[in-house]
Amino acid sequence: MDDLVIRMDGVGVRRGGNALVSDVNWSVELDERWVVLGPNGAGKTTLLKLAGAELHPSDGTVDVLGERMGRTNVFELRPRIGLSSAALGSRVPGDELVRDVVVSAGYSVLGRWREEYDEMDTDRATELLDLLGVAHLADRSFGTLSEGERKRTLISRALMTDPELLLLDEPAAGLDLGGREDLVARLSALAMDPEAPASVLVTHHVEEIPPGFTHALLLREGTTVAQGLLEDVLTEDNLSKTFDQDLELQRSGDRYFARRRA
Ligand SMILES: Nc1ncnc2c1ncn2[C@@H]1O[C@H](COP(=O)(O)OP(=O)(O)OP(=O)(O)O)[C@@H](O)[C@H]1O
Repeated sequence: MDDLVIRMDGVGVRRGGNALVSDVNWSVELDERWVVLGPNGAGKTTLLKLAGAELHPSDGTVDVLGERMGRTNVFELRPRIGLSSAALGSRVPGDELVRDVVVSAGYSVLGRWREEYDEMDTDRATELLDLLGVAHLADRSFGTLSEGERKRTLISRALMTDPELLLLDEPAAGLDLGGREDLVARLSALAMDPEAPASVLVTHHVEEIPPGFTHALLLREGTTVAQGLLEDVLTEDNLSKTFDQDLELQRSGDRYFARRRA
């Protein structure tokens, strides 16, 4: 059981009589890279919040990095998890320097840009910004960045603490075609690095699945349509059920493309 990074058994989240997710049974192992795919409102972010120890289930059990939600101190657990999301981005003060957005992750703070940081941490932050292709922006303030540059900065931040679990919520949303392709390539390199943490990437689009991702969970209206190895799960039938449309799925090399059947 030691290799399980996430384990959810019979998990449900209810709010005001509505089920945001229900009866989710899901495990993520150390060397796996998962894509969570589904339409708007399917419950993807809810699932990611459960995995990120930001939300407790209403039903069932959630174990993250061997710790049972509800029985563990989430403040000790969260630094072991790297999270990048639009919600986190919106909490970064506009005048915080890009390098500090990254380096401050090691101190579990946001927006304390005058803090003195260790030189080793600053070097590490620069290295991660370089990995994501935005090292040249290290001295810019976060508020002046484009959407794509912000996304890359937040992913660098998510990696700063050498997390055991990396959670990426729609990392390519809002990027132009070139930006998306570049990010997919960088996330693919990360996915193929055996040293990289177990990862979960949430997206609406099969085009955004980075090569090297191994598994998929398809979610519709809070329930799992299919889950398992990417090539088994990503079929026209499953995708059509997930998005409630008759979809055509194409695979070109290690990338996927989908559109509505004419
Ligand atoms: N606090 C809440 N109270 C009631 N309903 C909620 C609450 N939070 C989320 N929801 C609803 O739960 C459903 C799932 O939300 P969630 O954000 O997990 O979906 P998602 O798959 O990430 O969607 P998107 O792709 O649009 O970001 C949505 O219908 C949303 O409106």
